[in-house]
Amino acid sequence: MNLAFRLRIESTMLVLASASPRRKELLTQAGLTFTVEASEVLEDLLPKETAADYVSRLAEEKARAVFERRKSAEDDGDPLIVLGADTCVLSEGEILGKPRNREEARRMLQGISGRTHQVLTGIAAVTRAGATVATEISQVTVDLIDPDELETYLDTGEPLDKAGAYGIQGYAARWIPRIEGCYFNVVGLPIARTMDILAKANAKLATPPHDPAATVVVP
Ligand SMILES: Cc1cn([C@H]2C[C@H](O)[C@@H](COP(=O)(O)OP(=O)(O)OP(=O)(O)O)O2)c(=O)[nH]c1=O
Repeated sequence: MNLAFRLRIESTMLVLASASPRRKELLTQAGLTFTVEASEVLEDLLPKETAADYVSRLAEEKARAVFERRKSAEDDGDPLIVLGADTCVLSEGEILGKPRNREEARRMLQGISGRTHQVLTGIAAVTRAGATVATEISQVTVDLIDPDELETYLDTGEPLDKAGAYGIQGYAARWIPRIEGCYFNVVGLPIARTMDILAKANAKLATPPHDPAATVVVP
């Protein structure tokens, strides 16, 4: 990230539209200063929606919800960028979000045990110039999970607030010998890709398109 970009981002008001402690921690560790404002969006899957479209749509909805609430603040001259993200697991063709209860968490973990699945995180940066979105995909290989260890893991409560009912950054790391792609993407925020999206969103602020509602998908 070049100095000019960093200075421009720091002169921009950055808001993280998330209640995820992991996302806040990752963005802080990346050296960005920002405020946090969670937003609730319906996480229902649309008919025939792919996992990639699902997470990028939800990321944009989260960011847009906070942007609409905050955009009056932009009148203070600080250009506002709101960052949203959404993570899901795609295992054997099934999209897994956060489990609703222990039973669903157990079923999810049994489903990923001994298999390789994908973790997808959609990221969206919304400004007055529109939305810049992207989806990052990582491949995660899981060893066979011993049933007793699975119950011990469920007892920790860790599975309940995580897509696919596991956190690679915690107890479940013992079952994950290999991932291909970005580790931070699995945790919930692909930092390098996020910096790229923020740079593109910030650049668009200088030359906004004609349609502020426009969404630009970054390949
Ligand atoms: C796969 C995986 C997911 N997760 C977490 C990241 C996300 O917080 C969560 C996926 O749920 P999300 O709905 O993406 O995010 P969230 O509800 O936690 O927060 P918000 O919507 O307010 O941004 O799963 C891990 O922490 N570790 C992992 O290994």
